[in-house]
Amino acid sequence: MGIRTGEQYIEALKARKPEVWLNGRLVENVFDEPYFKQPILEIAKLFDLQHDPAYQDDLTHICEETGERVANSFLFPRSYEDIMKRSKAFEVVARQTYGLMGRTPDFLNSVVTSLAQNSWFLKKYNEDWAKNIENYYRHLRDNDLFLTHAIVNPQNDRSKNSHQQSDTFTHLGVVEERKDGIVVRGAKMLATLAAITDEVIIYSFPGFAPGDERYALAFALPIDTKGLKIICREPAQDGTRSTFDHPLASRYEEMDALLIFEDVFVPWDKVFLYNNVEAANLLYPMTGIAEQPAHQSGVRGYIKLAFAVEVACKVADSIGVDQYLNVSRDLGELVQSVEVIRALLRTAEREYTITEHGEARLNPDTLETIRGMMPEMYPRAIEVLQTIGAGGLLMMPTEADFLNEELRPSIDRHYGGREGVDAELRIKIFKLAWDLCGEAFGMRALQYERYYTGDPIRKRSIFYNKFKKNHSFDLVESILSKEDKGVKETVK
Ligand SMILES: Cc1cc2nc3c(=O)[nH]c(=O)nc-3n(C[C@H](O)[C@H](O)[C@H](O)COP(=O)(O)OP(=O)(O)OC[C@H]3O[C@@H](n4cnc5c(N)ncnc54)[C@H](O)[C@@H]3O)c2cc1C
Ligand SMILES: O=C(O)Cc1ccc(O)c(O)c1
Repeated sequence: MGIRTGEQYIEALKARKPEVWLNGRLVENVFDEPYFKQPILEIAKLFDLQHDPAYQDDLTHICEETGERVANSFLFPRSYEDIMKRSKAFEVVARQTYGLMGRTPDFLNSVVTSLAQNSWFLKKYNEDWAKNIENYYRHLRDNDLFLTHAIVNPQNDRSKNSHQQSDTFTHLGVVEERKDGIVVRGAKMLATLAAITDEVIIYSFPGFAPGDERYALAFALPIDTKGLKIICREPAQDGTRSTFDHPLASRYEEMDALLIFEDVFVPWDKVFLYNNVEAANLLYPMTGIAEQPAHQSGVRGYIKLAFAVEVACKVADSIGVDQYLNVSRDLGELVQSVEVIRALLRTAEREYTITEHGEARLNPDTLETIRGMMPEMYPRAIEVLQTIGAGGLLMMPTEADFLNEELRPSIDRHYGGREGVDAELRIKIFKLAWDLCGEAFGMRALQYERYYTGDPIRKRSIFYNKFKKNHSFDLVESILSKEDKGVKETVK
């Protein structure tokens, strides 16, 4: 089939009945649910974009294997040209949602593509796992499906491993092995957009210890599989808030959810890894499963940061405060942070290497630097936005006030900005800013930047330890090895 349209995506959603819990009730039909409607339409637009002549070449290519048109996120990167085709596609998608939707279909397309391209790794342990991921990749690519993923064990007791938790199935593990597959039980977090996807893939960050065998697994299933409970967090919008009042929250809310598997059957052909602590711990370092999706995340994060910085500049300009040194200094810092991320991205792409299996892989250290810097740069942009908008962020009228004829002359008189910025423009800019830096929507978007790729604290520490192990410290060694001349002799 190849690329789907938005309508085909929506028809598939309507045909399914996943067990989605929201605000204490079971959702009857996700498409008709006001909380999900607009986000579904935003995702549908992304599918439609693949058919738009203005974007088709940037987003898709003809698949060598099937002759059908498929998304560029399914392209096996084998050269710099492939890397840049993927990069362009990630950027087109990110711009549609201003980088605010992190888990658009291209993210998990990249995860499955990296696993399939590196199926040699799974093959070392089990030929079937390799065959299964290759077939799953084709299934995803050729039907243009939309996935969610849950790869972290819920916190429960972080001081203990999975097999030491109070209940054997607090964390997701295998409860029964059958001739035709496995039965899984337990919970996994944090599946962004789960309610409105087609399928779910489960795998894990490394960290398994001996005894954790039943938890060391990877598999995929349709999202409406019997026994899979999706419990959504409290929504940041209810589907009734206007785009005037909440230009971002009303459109780009990405619902997160805990997944609970209550004795869910997984057929063997959907199992990619099972009962193997070593393979589960090596999945990240040995396959491109960190780097390929991190390319998508890097491009998307760059657009999101650039957007937040533009909003900060507009807020400052609209009330004439960017003439003050403190404000222009802070804005200069933000603009430079966007430049840093852009430069890192271009460097990571340019400094690719070809693995012995033919994958063109971005410079992992540069990618990891983006992942290390964004949890500081993005919150800093939000902090500057809060500081520059100050009290003005909290005095904006609602759309209803704005449309009230009796009130309107007072609004027009008192809500304007510097010369040339009328009340409507000023209010719109400040509402945009508040969605990003004050609303629950914006705080979730900030928390996403901190945690979407794992715990930034431990990731930095791992980065340093790897640096220490592989770095020769030539500069310091060189000065230390110079001959000492004694305190009284002049250094030449
Ligand atoms: C908005 C959002 C969306 C997300 N979407 C997804 C998704 O779609 N799919 C998905 O799978 N995941 C998703 N994630 C989850 C993400 O992968 C995790 O939040 C991330 O891996 C961090 O894990 P944690 O939240 O369990 O924090 P924890 O690991 O529990 O950390 C909590 C705190 O304790 C400290 N800590 C914990 N353990 C240790 C330790 N061993 N040593 C030192 N310090 C420790 C940490 O530094 C941190 O300060 C999302 C997260 C967010 C915030
Ligand atoms: O590490 C990254 O930057 C990208 C990333 C995030 C979450 C994942 O599940 C994953 O496989 C890769």
